[in-house]
Amino acid sequence: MIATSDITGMVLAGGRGSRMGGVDKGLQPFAGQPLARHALQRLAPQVGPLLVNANRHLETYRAWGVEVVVDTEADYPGPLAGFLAGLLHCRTPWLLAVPCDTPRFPADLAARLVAAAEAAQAPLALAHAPDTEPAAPHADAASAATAIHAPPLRAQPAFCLIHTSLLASLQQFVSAGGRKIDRWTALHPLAVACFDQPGDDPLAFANANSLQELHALEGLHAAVPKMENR
Ligand SMILES: Nc1nc2c(ncn2[C@@H]2O[C@H](COP(=O)(O)OP(=O)(O)OP(=O)(O)O)[C@@H](O)[C@H]2O)c(=O)[nH]1
Ligand SMILES: [Mg+2]
Repeated sequence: MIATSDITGMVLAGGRGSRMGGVDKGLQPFAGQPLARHALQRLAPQVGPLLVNANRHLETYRAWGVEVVVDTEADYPGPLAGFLAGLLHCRTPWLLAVPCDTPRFPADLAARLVAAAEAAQAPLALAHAPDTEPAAPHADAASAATAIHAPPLRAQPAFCLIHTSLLASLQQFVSAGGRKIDRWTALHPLAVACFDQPGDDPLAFANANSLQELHALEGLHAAVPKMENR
């Protein structure tokens, strides 16, 4: 039985943010606060200790009172480097990574990934969800949100529950030049939790890669603020 206190929650904010013009995405404002802080607050009730994975503006992140972990590999090798930084600093049996750019991720994300990992007796669990992109700014944001059709489920690999026993495997994979999350997760038993149940927020996995997407998502969020999952 995996307890909340067995899980360290980590917000991934270590990317290049190139589609956002190279800004530090975790510090971009969303609904009145920085994206990464928004994600931390969403994660906090679901886990025990918290971490932020960042590679820039470390003092700004530390000022939030959270431990900040930095990639060991230079030149932005991708989110797996963030997983590795988290596992190196994780003092609980499990690490739950979430990206900073998906501010409406489910309030029961950890519970459902844990249930999947326990059921499959797996050291890894990934979220699968409809791949919703925030629509372009819309005059009637509420109807834009509800007009989203059910797209096919897709792995959301940056949302990953990882047992810390996989540290050596990840270290080896990354130092051999591995960069793709799915290539690494394929090396281990992998559980999947699907977030397409009735009542699930269709915008839960909408992520903002450009400033236009961020503003569109912010508009939808203001119009449809309820983020219930069941
Ligand atoms: N630690 C770490 N995290 C990364 C790296 N690249 C991406 N991420 C994180 O992975 C998650 C998904 O990243 P993307 O949206 O694909 O990439 P991004 O760097 O934020 O933005 P782009 O440069 O526009 O692709 C985000 O939370 C990023 O912060 C990296 O090199 N190191
Ligand atoms: Mg993204």
